[in-house]
Amino acid sequence: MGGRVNEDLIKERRKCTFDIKELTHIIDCGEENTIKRKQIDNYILNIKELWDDVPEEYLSHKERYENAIKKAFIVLKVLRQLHTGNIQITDHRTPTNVYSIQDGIFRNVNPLLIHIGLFWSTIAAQASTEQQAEWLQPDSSMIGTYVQTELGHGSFIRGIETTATYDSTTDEFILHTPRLSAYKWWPGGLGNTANACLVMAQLYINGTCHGLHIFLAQIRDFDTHKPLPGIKVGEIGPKMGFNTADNGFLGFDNHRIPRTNMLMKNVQVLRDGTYVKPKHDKLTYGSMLLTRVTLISDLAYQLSKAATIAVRYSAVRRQSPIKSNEPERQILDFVSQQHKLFITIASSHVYRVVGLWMWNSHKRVTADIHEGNMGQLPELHALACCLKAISSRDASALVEQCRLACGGHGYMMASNLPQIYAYTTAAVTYEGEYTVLLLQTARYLVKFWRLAAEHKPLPQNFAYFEDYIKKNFEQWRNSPEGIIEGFKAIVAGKTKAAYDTLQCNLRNGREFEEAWNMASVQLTNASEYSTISRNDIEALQSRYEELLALIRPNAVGLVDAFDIRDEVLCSTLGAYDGRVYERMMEEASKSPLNEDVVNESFHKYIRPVTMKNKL
Ligand SMILES: CCCCCCCCCC/C=C\CCCC(=O)SCCNC(=O)CCNC(=O)[C@H](O)C(C)(C)COP(=O)(O)OP(=O)(O)OC[C@H]1O[C@@H](n2cnc3c(N)ncnc32)[C@H](O)[C@@H]1OP(=O)(O)O
Ligand SMILES: Cc1cc2nc3c(=O)[nH]c(=O)nc-3n(C[C@H](O)[C@H](O)[C@H](O)COP(=O)(O)OP(=O)(O)OC[C@H]3O[C@@H](n4cnc5c(N)ncnc54)[C@H](O)[C@@H]3O)c2cc1C
Repeated sequence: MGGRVNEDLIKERRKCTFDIKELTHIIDCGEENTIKRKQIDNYILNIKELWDDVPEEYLSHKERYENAIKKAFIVLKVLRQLHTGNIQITDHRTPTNVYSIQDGIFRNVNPLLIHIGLFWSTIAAQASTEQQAEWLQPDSSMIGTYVQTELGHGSFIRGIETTATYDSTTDEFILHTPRLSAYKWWPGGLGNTANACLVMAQLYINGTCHGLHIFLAQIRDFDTHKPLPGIKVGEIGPKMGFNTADNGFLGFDNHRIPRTNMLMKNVQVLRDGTYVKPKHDKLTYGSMLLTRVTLISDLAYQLSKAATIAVRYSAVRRQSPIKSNEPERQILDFVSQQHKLFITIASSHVYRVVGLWMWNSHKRVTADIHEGNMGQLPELHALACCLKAISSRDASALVEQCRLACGGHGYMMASNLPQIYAYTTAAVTYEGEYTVLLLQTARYLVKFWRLAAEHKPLPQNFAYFEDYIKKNFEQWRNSPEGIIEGFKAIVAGKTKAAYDTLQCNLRNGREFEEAWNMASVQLTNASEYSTISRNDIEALQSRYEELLALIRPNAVGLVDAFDIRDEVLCSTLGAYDGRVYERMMEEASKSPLNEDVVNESFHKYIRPVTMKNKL
């Protein structure tokens, strides 16, 4: 759409007091990354076949999938070309890599998301060198997915019922779905797209269960794409979002795979059935750990999209004067509106920085694990659980806040805010449900509180538990250091309260698991523990309002610095030029209900009633 940039946005950009490009480079972790990102953006966004004539909301469930799969294979080809050209596209130093460009192309989810994001990365991390040499071929026929969750079990994966039984006579595993609740249910791309998958199943050798292991299974013929004998596979139906992801179900009827299809980097089953244990029980859960880490950056990016849309719209939208004799004001001038939006910008930066830090920590801990040192794994797991849970919950709440901040127009699909919300809120559940993950972190904290309570030595990271017990916390100070101290006090107080409840339940004769369940609200909820006083809260509130006023002239600059192209934002409300009403009218004209001046239903259903009444 051509035309002038909205006058209010022009003024906002003139008001900005910092160098927008400099912030973009910081977000991208360096100017060279910005340049590389823009090259990839240009390359992909110039592929004409990736653009829709009809907005995807008007397509049927089947058409949506077919449209998405067409694009997915164009993108896959490009990814392979870029890889061949040695362009590193999976570098998570920045969330704004090729994956985020896909948000614009699909306006939904790439059906190959799990193939690219989880299938290959799990093979790379958990298959032996020989297996990797065989499976990780650039021209592989395999289109895979990650198949873990079942109809009956998602959170409690030890309860998974699919079995893999070793048959030493044929040197094979037999994959089997013993009952309805054991059907695999949810994996992305499983419904129609994948011809292979990584399956999480209980390993049985000579009648002994060795717990969960991962197996590579072909499920469809590479040539005809028909399900192999003994495989029942299909799609699970429409969802709140993720509708182009063809999430699927899968059942095995004594399906045989070679022994060498178990992922054997960390654990092995030998030809004679000997089981060689892994160095750490939970290395099999490694893909979940990695995805939780990458999700933090992805959620930061979703927040930056929502903030860009809502801030630009709020600069363009004028409604009601503040003083009665004044013209109507930009809604961005209302302090309550600033409160809704600026917190979203800030949260995006927070999770971007934390996501990057976690990504680097993951790299470091993985390198240690390769050397046989598992020492840092529990802390990384506890942090990943907590941060994935909190970032997804915050992101979905803030995206929804941005949608509401756009009033009625935010309710339009063409604003793209409903789609961003549907995408973001799914992350609260998948890859470890919110409460379940918080309880994993609580388990870690309680362990160290027990040491503190028993006056045993604590690692440096937990020294503040001891400070709390000795009442060494300083009075609240309104400064970054003071805020960190305040958070330490909250964590220590909260952990102590939960621990005390746990102990009390145990003293009353409860078994540990039951006592844990009874304390679980305290284990997950924030508590009132703080060194902060009522006066401090008032001081903080007025400081906060001062800061909102300080940010106000830079609000549009701050979201421009996210540097998200219109083709990725896909929003009538958030485009760079701010021509909101023109875009809304243009989008409305695409509605199939506007194709005929009089819809045929009038003659069929309306006229017979209305005209009959007239007679
Ligand atoms: C290249 C990248 C591209 C980017 C791609 C991004 C893609 C993002 C979009 C993807 C979209 C959708 C993907 C969705 C995929 C899925 O959802 S896959 C399915 C995910 N499922 C889950 O997450 C299940 C959650 N449940 C669990 O993880 C476990 O059941 C749970 C950890 C809750 C419990 O496990 P148990 O075996 O029962 O363990 P416990 O007895 O509770 O004790 C656990 C001890 O083990 C430690 N632990 C647990 N997990 C880990 C781990 N992952 N790593 C290390 N350690 C672990 C735990 O701390 C306990 O230790 P302790 O005994 O206290 O010392
Ligand atoms: C969009 C989407 C994509 C997905 N993609 C995949 C995929 O590619 N591959 C795959 O294998 N799976 C996938 N999943 C499945 C996903 O990983 C699971 O849905 C998720 O792990 C949650 O498990 P659940 O559905 O069993 O929830 P449940 O565990 O049944 O949760 C229901 C409620 O019970 C509570 N609860 C459960 N256990 C406890 C406990 N111990 N203590 C306290 N409360 C508890 C939860 O907090 C929640 O409130 C996907 C899911 C979605 C929504």
